[in-house]
Amino acid sequence: MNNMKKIGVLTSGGDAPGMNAAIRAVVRAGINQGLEVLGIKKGYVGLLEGLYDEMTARSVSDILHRGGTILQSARCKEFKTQEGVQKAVETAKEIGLDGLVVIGGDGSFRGARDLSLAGLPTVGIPGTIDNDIGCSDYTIGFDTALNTVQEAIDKIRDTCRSHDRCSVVEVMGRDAGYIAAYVGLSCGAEAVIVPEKHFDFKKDVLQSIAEGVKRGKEQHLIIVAEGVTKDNISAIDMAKRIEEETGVETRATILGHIQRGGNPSVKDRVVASKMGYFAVELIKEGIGNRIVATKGDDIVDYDILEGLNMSKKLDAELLKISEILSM
Ligand SMILES: Nc1ncnc2c1ncn2[C@@H]1O[C@H](COP(=O)(O)OP(=O)(O)OP(=O)(O)O)[C@@H](O)[C@H]1O
Ligand SMILES: O=P(O)(O)OC[C@H]1O[C@](O)(CO)[C@@H](O)[C@@H]1O
Ligand SMILES: [Mg+2]
Repeated sequence: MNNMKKIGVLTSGGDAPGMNAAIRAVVRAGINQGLEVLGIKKGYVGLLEGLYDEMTARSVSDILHRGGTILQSARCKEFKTQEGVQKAVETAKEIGLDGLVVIGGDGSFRGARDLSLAGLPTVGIPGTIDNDIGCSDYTIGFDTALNTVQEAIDKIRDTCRSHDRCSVVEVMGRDAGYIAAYVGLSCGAEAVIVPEKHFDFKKDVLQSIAEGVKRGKEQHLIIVAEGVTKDNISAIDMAKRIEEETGVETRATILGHIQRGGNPSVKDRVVASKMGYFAVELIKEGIGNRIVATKGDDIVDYDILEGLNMSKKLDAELLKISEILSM
């Protein structure tokens, strides 16, 4: 018989808009099922150190629309060790947790799998602006980040146009080009450089700009995903090379953490609320070691290991259409 009485919820890894909506959903759906819910603070750090708040329906009032995470988040090295996981399971026992919901990215899910294997049933909810969870079409925070990036690039375009310049804009995505590919199309970029696709700087950027100039193009936008710049040429060096080799005055902008903040979009609030509710449906039955995910518009779930081994492809059409339309 399932004796689930008390569950915890935590946010881990980089924060993402919509995490608060997911926390609210877990807390209220849990209370609705007669469960006690603890809000574990600062991700796995809080689980190691026993930092938590007892949550009530009121402790998640007025957070649905706010960015960041009221529980705070962390990247916790100690938890990655076997001793760390053991210590976390012991703390969970001490504070009486029967199950846990972890809202975070792939790293956080590896931790969730370790906890499940060590005896604490744990369910993961994908929350990351990178949209880089292979088993889920969508991750909480992606849509809001896209809108933030788009708004910033629209502003960069205004000044670009006034000065007949080229802009190189670096967007987030540790190893993934989803943000770059989507805003590349929505902002009319001339070149979109992502880690998933080989690029030839000379042909795809320099030559494209030079040919554009010949066709009368006066402003240029190059979008590059962070995942490319860390192993290759930086956005700043790209800008220098473009200016030197094409003669077009060029500036680089690294958008940085502005992309992680802000009020979540409708999509992020709705997906987060559905996923939080769904996670409680699993954990209340004592079902752990699962990742909640989206498949099209449906909410589904996978075994964590199976989910982590799944992969999804960046839609190559996005890049192709961007290139054709940027003439
Ligand atoms: N292989 C692993 N095994 C156990 N725990 C892990 C592992 N990888 C990461 N973690 C734990 O999860 C935390 C968050 O992981 P990570 O920093 O990779 O972020 P994430 O969850 O992938 O989110 P994002 O990439 O969006 O920032 C780590 O600080 C660590 O405590
Ligand atoms: O805020 P931090 O720890 O520097 O992490 C930045 C990383 O986190 C992400 O924003 C994902 O959460 C990545 O896009 C980026 O590479
Ligand atoms: Mg990650």
